[in-house]
Amino acid sequence: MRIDVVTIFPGYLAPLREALLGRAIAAGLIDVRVHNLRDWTRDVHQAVDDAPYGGGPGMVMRPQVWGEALDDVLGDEPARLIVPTPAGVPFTQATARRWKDEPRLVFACGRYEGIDQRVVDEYASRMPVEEVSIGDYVLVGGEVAVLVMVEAVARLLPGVLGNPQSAEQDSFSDGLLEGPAYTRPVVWRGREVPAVLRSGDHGAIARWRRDRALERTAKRRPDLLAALPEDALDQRDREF
Ligand SMILES: COc1cccc(Cn2ccc3ccc(-c4cc(N)[nH]n4)cc32)c1
Repeated sequence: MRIDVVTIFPGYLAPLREALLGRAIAAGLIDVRVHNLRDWTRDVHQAVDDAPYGGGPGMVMRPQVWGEALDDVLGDEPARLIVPTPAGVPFTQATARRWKDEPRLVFACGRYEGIDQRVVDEYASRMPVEEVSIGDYVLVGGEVAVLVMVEAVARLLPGVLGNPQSAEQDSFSDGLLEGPAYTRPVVWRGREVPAVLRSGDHGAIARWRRDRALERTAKRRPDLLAALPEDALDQRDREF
């Protein structure tokens, strides 16, 4: 997969080069290219923003610079353009699973109050464009959202995670939240690991883990429980 990121703060994307993701990039599993939007400005001030038509607080990013940059970065290679915004469709694990098979993702990181809408309209006329939110809170720009989405997608790519089973069995894969996890020592500050996890009874362990996941989901995310398909819960599950 090739990933391009266009931003006025390239340094914000440096964490992609660290740790697991950094190793996957170094191994050529992912080709990540970060571009500075200001490289496509033509004025001495390298202006990328202007006052909003219709008034209102803050500034909006100008369409011309974005058009020059995206035309250049996109070239003739087909891609999916992703624009982070608080006003976007929620990014979920299902989104990450859908994007993991894409040959190329291009992320447009806005700042200020966002990017002139005509940029999205222009590229949506010739390619898939998704305006996406990573949560119901407002960031200062799209870069952190891109870090989140790139990590969520990259970990699903073959060879990126040491243990591919983690991606298949992680939270949300069965629609439930992950239950509690434990490791050594057996007792820590007087708190003991649940005995069932040390019993060697894999059936009992699987049931215990599902019960804890159901309990946690019912308590913290009843919306996920309500969204499960009819046949996802058996009679025993419904006790939570
Ligand atoms: C566009 O409307 C905006 C209104 C007020 C502030 C901002 C700031 N801002 C600029 C670009 C940008 C990109 C993404 C996000 C963002 C995404 C999520 N989930 N939260 N915040 C925020 C961004 C934008």
